[in-house]
Amino acid sequence: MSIMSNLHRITIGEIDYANAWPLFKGFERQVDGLDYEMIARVPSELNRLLSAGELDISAISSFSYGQYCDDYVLMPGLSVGSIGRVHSLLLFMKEPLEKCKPRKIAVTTTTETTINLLKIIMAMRFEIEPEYVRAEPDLKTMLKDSDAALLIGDPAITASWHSEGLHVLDLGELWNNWTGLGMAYAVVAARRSAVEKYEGELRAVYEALLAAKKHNQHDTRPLIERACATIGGESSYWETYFRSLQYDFGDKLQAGLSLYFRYARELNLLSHEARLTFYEYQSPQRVKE
Ligand SMILES: C=C(O[C@@H]1C=C(C(=O)O)C=C[C@H]1O)C(=O)O
Repeated sequence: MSIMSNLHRITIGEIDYANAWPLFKGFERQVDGLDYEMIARVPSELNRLLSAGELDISAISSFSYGQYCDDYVLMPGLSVGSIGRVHSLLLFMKEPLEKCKPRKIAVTTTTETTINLLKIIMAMRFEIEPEYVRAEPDLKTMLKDSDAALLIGDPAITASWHSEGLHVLDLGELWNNWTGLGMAYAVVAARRSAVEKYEGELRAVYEALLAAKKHNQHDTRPLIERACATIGGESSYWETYFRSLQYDFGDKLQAGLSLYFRYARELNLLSHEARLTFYEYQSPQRVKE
């Protein structure tokens, strides 16, 4: 019997920012004979599609995993995270925090993890509770009637190249200085129901993602060239960017994410406790035994 059901096209969600390229670029070269569709969107949209069952497996905001953890499993060894500076989760402030606490912060509509990370840091570390308003990711418009603006992904990077006169805080650095831990901002999660129904296909997707990541980590040059050509900036910038991001969901990232979920629960940002439950990978050989 074939391990592939061939009746269902597997739907995979890919984050439409450079930060996720090392997990997804070249995926197609790692799969053979799998019927799948790759859908690239901003994180908030992928969060919605996976929770609605319109995707089988996706990179999503780790906060969204916390919200739906009973329905999802985490794919081991896959993340977008950092231990310290992340470079693309940035709070742009008109005044430095030491001088003036922001009263109103405009937040990009694309985030779920980082807005809650910001709320946690503001409430628990700086003991302030500003008003948060959602806005399209455009720095100038966001700062028109807010004291600060939170951007993520490529728009945060390009805004950081033109941020003269603003005070910029890196959320990964703030979190690491405060907790000593790393953080996984995005995880790859599969719907439990999809793992049960399409066991062979999901295993093939997982193996291909691991292989694509390994290949991209080994040779970041094509990603750096692509970033320079499509987003702009210097190759040295992108080299540092891809080198400082953490794609392996290691212990420090898991510990950071667990603490983040605990704080999110304490502040009622999450309505329940969220645990990290991982997909149990079995190689095809072991399955046959
Ligand atoms: C590092 C990043 O991590 C991201 C932040 C996310 C969020 O805040 O919800 C979701 C996915 C990741 O793309 C980034 O966007 O720059």
